[in-house]
Amino acid sequence: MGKLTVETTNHRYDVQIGPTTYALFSTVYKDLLTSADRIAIIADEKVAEIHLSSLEASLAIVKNKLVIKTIPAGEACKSIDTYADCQSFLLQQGFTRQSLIIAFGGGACGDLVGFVAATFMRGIRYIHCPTTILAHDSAVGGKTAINMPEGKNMVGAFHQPSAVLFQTGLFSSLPSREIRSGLAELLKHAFISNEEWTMQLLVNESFTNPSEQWLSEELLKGIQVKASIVAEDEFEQSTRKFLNFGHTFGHAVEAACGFGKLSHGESVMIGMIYSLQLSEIMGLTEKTLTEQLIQFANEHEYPLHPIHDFSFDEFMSYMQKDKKMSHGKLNFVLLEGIGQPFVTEVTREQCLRAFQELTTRTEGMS
Ligand SMILES: NC(=O)c1ccc[n+]([C@@H]2O[C@H](COP(=O)([O-])OP(=O)(O)OC[C@H]3O[C@@H](n4cnc5c(N)ncnc54)[C@H](O)[C@@H]3O)[C@@H](O)[C@H]2O)c1
Ligand SMILES: O=C(O)C(=O)C[C@@H](O)[C@H](O)[C@H](O)COP(=O)(O)O
Ligand SMILES: [Zn+2]
Repeated sequence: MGKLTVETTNHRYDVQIGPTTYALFSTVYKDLLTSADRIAIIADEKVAEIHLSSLEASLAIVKNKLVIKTIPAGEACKSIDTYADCQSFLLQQGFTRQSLIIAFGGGACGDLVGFVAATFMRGIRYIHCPTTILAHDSAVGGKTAINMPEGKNMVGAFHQPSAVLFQTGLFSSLPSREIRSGLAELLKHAFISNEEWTMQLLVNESFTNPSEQWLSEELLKGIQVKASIVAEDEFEQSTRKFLNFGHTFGHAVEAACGFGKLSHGESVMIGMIYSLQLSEIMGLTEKTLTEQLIQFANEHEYPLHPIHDFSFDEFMSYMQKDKKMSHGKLNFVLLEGIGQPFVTEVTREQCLRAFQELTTRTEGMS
């Protein structure tokens, strides 16, 4: 069992990861649960179908004040409709400022539930019980959001959870596509922090078929990177922007394809390749590094066709709505080398050149 503490100016909570973490509800987290007047599990409907009974069983001590609400599976839940539906549910169930919510699902469910908790009666406590690999990123750090037709995560808030509990056995039902998607964010944490670790991941066979043990160890490393950045810059005024490596183009790809069509991690993989291409154009990183990530993505069946499915102008129209835009200028997280991220303005011409080079280099890749 692994544990890591996240500490910001006003918040401190633990991220627990292991095969039996839900047992901690009746010990370590007993006071948190019993101090709440009502508790809601808001669960991704697909996850609820497979795993709700194990979570409910571990909450037996608060059975009399527990209610369950299921929401659409995956990215579809990050909508204003599901947000409003959850708020109405909590109000109708008599929830108060002393109530507690448990988010049960992947990053999409976590982002939606976090935003519900951040805004219900101006903010109540919530716990993440994440069920995907990718959630080692999403469940830590307190970014919450829903999507708008205009773009990804456009409405949200910073609201830290009270606890994060990964029960690793739940990963066993994840489709391989979701495992791959989650590992893209792990690779992002490596790229922005540590060259040796990045190179290990790029050659590691575990990437294709990871064991529960390997995942726990690697996710803890990713969480460590995320937790230390969040501790330093909770509200993304400086270094937290590095966590957006691969996300400017990635979010544009995700939005252009239609939310939920391409997964977040798959989009971030394309976005990281694009950022390396930009770094290469600026003479910061070697051509071989971009090439290595393209080959890696292709071999591990990350889809690259979206690069060819839309025009540069279509991607550009989404990137121009990115939250990192500053005074009309596009900002990207690029690398001066692995482990050396920085934020910089990038011109339309540089973006276009990177796009053109990338379309050539990924020609024929699916
Ligand atoms: N807040 C943040 O800091 C942050 C960080 C990274 C990503 N995100 C957000 O996270 C979201 C992506 O999260 P995700 O990759 O976890 O995807 P997801 O939540 O959309 O889940 C992916 C799919 O897997 C299913 N699923 C989840 N757990 C399962 C399990 N154990 N077994 C079987 N099926 C399961 C879901 O029903 C869904 O169909 C995006 O919306 C992204 O923007 C947020
Ligand atoms: O925690 C952060 O900060 C991140 O940027 C993590 C990202 O992986 C995540 O996808 C995040 O939701 C993107 O944030 P956004 O502010 O660009 O919407
Ligand atoms: Zn992300």
